[in-house]
Amino acid sequence: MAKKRVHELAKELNIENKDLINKLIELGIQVKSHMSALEDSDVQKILHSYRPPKGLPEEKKTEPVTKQNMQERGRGQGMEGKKEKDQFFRPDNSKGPGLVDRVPNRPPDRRYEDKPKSPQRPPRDNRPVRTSAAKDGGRQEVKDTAHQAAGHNRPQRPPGGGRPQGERTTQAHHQGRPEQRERFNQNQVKSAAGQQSAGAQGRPQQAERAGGARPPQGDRPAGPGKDRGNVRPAHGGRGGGPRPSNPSIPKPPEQIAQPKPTKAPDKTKGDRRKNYEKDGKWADQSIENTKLNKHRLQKSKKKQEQPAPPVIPDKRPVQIGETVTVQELAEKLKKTAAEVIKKLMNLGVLATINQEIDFDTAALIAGEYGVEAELKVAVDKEALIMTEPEDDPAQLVPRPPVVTIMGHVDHGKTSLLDAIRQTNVTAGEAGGITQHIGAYQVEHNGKKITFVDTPGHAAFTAMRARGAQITDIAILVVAADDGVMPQTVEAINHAKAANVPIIVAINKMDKPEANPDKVKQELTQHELVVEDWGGDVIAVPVSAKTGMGLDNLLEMILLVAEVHELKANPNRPARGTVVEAELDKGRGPVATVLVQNGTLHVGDTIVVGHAFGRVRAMIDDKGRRVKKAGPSMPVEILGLSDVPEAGDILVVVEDEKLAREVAEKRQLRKREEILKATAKISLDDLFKHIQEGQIKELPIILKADVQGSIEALAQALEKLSTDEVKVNLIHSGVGAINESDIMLATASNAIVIGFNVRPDANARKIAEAEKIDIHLYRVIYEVIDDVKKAMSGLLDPEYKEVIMGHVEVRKIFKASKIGTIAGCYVTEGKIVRDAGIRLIRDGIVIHEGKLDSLKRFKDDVKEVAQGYECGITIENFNDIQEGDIIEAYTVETIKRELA
Ligand SMILES: Nc1nc2c(ncn2[C@@H]2O[C@H](COP(=O)(O)OP(=O)(O)OP(=O)(O)O)[C@@H](O)[C@H]2O)c(=O)[nH]1
Repeated sequence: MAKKRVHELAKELNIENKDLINKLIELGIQVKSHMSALEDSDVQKILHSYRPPKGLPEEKKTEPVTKQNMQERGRGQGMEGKKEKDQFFRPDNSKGPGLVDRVPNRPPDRRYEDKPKSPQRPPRDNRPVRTSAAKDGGRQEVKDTAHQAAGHNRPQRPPGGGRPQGERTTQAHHQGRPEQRERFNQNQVKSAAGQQSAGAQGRPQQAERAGGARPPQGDRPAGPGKDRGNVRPAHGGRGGGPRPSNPSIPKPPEQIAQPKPTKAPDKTKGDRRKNYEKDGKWADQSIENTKLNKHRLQKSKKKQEQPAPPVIPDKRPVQIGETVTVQELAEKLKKTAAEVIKKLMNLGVLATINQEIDFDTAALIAGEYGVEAELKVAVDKEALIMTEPEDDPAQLVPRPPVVTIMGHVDHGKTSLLDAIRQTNVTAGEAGGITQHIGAYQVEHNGKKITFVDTPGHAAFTAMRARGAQITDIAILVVAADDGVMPQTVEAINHAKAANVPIIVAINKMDKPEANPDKVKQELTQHELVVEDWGGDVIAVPVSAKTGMGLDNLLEMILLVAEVHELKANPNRPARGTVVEAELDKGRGPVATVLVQNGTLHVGDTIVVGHAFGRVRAMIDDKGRRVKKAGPSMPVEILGLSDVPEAGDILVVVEDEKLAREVAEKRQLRKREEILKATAKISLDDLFKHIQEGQIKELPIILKADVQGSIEALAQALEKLSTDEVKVNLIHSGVGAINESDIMLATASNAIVIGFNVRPDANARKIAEAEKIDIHLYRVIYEVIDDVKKAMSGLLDPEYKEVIMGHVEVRKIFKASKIGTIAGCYVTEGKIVRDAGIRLIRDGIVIHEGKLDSLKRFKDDVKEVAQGYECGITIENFNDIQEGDIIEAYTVETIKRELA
């Protein structure tokens, strides 16, 4: 007889190959695969391990009992509907493994069927085991049991010993769950009843098979017993030992869920439950949930029972900064502010809740409460973001050199920059509109060079003074026809101080009077010895006019750059310097930034001086939108909160909150510095300040009725700048002078000029309190004249305007003979018949003139005081509207003070 192979035996035993192999290994029989042939003795061994040796009394009993059991089960599921039953008891179903898993809804009752029944257990009668858990099926079960006892036949399982897989699987899955155990017990009873007629059931081997002969199921482990991984291990395990009514079996879920005994049983719920139980999963979930609830309930009960733990004072030291407010300290010490204030009073310190106390005092108070105070050194976030991380040399790549052109006036700096820009636009860029953004890039022999567009050493040094050095190479332009001049020398000194290599461009070589040798000779006097003369300074003869020598100049720039090994790491957050910045009417603050290291991306969060924001858009020097800018690339950036200053350093930060924090801190510091440095200025004492050298700049805030006036005035005012004082228009806008204008004037010590506009009531009050000088005009030349005179010390006002009061127009009456009569109410001060008046609408002066009439009821009056109504007509003016404000003023003559 041919030897049996593993897979054949497995088939015979109706188990999986894998399971059989595992079993074989367990029994010490070595097999390689399911194709391995088995010795007869091994086959016997394995058969014995699965089935008891023939002849044992149980053997005979077992099979019929199982069958009987099946019938029992079938009956037990009477409530589940015929369809499901049929599915499970169809002959085909019994043949191969895996079917059960293809059955969508497993009847839960089957889960318990294979529970081994203790052979010792005395058969118990059909006791009424229905618990509340069995509300649904239980009744049926009892009925069915009786039914069966009465001799009803169920469809028989086909011969062959194959048992419906479902029961095995479900048993393996669900054994050990409370409900199931309960049901199991019921089944025990039922089986016991059945046993009387059909013999014993529940051999341990059945359980073994149930566990071992599990059908394959997706990716679940198929090994014996493993498939129970997701359920609580059944007691008795695979051995399936006898399990009589276990005292530790948890109560059925309904009993568990009894904490709400008062609630009447919910029929709907019961029904739903029935539905759930058609699906094993659902029923299980509900059980799990109930268990969870019970667990929670027990936990909370325990909690309630436990006495409250004694409060142990928190002796951990509290962290306190150099100063702390009383409120904060109280919070840290977990005390009320009043308690802390009391303690402070005991120490002789009178403090309010928001008052700051120093660390030492705070530590004393903390000590009073037995808490140690630790000084928390504030992290300097600004220093943190400004610290430049060191680059890994492996990450460094060559970057384009950044070049600044310097030289004496009219030696051709601008012409040279323009000539280079125009002649070195790469083919792809030709036709692109080049725009002056403060710096631009050209390409020469496939290599890029960045030129800073602001020629002259002043800008270079101003930037350097701010700690920003962007220039790698300085081009010193010396006109060949003029030679070294004073500013040439200055430029040399500036470049040397900055330790920047110099390339001399001897310009205007096209001119007949050009004398490069004279230039070279003069340079030697300033320690610049050109190569021709044995030195190391490169000198290139060029002509911005003809373009001669420009290529050579660019070549030399690249050569010097190469020698200096200019490198950067493009793979890190960007760091750059502002070359230029302005407030664009449509685009908001715009800054040209030269990226010096890393790569700047659209969307990056940045801090630039006292401004911060996210890069909304980037535009290159050709006017194209770009998404990123690498080292040495100049780009215009949009999206800043404010206009930064040239020389401000740009850093990319991770966190917008940090960016805002640092920028705001810088703003505050700047304001404080301004306030500290200068006393308030006004046009009246401007000259005095100028003479004393106290101010070098006249900040002006300009408000006007229309944009056109602002532009005209701004231009005119800026032209007034002298060498001593620069007129700086720090803010301008259309509309009334408001509180924020005054606040800005306070912060930056500016004078406020209103052209055809007036300050609103709030602004006036604050200006008075802050002693801010507001100058109101209706004629442009008067503005210019006053500022000019003030700057030159000629302004010595003899007259001063005094506001008498304000009147609000509340009603308009039209009289054909008189014109428009305004029914008014005096809101502030008084109105006097002879006063000068201004008609103000939305903060803008509509008319300035005199009153025609002032009446109280029908009587002409000289003046009307605050809180009274009056009728007003204005001389030669009828366009009065409700809501207009009439301002009454008088001009007082003031005595000149003798200097
Ligand atoms: N013939 C000739 N004239 C030149 C050349 N380069 C500049 N110029 C002229 O020199 C004058 C001054 O040139 P700019 O380019 O304005 O000189 P700059 O150094 O920028 O002058 P500032 O901006 O005032 O400092 C202009 O009239 C130019 O046309 C050149 O190579 N040849």
